[in-house]
Amino acid sequence: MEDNTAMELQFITHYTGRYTYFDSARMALEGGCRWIQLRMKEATEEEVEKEAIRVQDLCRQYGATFIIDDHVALAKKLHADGVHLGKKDMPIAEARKLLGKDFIIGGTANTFEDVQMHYAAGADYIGCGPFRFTTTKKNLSPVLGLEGYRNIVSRMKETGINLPIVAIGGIAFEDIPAIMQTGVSGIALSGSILRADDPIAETRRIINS
Ligand SMILES: Cc1ncc(COP(=O)(O)OP(=O)(O)O)c(N)n1
Ligand SMILES: Cc1ncsc1CCOP(=O)(O)O
Ligand SMILES: [Mg+2]
Repeated sequence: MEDNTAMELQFITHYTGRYTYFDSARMALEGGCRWIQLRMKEATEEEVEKEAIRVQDLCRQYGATFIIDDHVALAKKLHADGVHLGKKDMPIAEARKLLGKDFIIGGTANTFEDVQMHYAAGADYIGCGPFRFTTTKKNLSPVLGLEGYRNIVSRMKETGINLPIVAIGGIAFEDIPAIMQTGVSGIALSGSILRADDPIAETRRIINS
């Protein structure tokens, strides 16, 4: 991955009664976010594919990176920029074999050992969390807080693991400076943007902070 600025804010879609997945991605893009992850947990494969085609086209118009959560075969079929995989998803090494080196593969970590494992398997970045409790994801891993990120970042330095770490989970605008101070590379947000009165303005506020 060459452009680390694109990584600083990732917007993750989430079902709300208020906006479609497409509209939520559009608002984040309009607010200046250049990294969208399409995450549709309760949807069928067909629904994900239909929405992915539209969101991918929109991301292309904005020059944004387009990542699909969980669905490796779909990412390959649509030539998405990449895929994000957690512990219950396809193993990263297997996804790398299927996708080759040109796709971005992100992996979820809650501990330094998770980071080590994803690094060895060939991940391009780590989604590390949760920072605090969130209702956006079920079966959350233990909350990391600032100390958790400091610890993981320092152990990565000690062991020479150089991978972008993206903090995720329950993060609000006010948390961002302190989280970035821990040495992580970026932030992934869903709820704080989707719950804002004006998601475009909220994205812009975050991008300009
Ligand atoms: C950037 C980022 N980090 C973590 C996750 C969580 O992925 P996963 O553990 O597979 O859980 P689901 O998102 O599939 O519920 C993510 N999606 N993005
Ligand atoms: C996908 C995911 N993985 C860990 S927390 C989370 C959801 C983050 O969403 P929010 O910003 O709404 O807490
Ligand atoms: Mg997953």
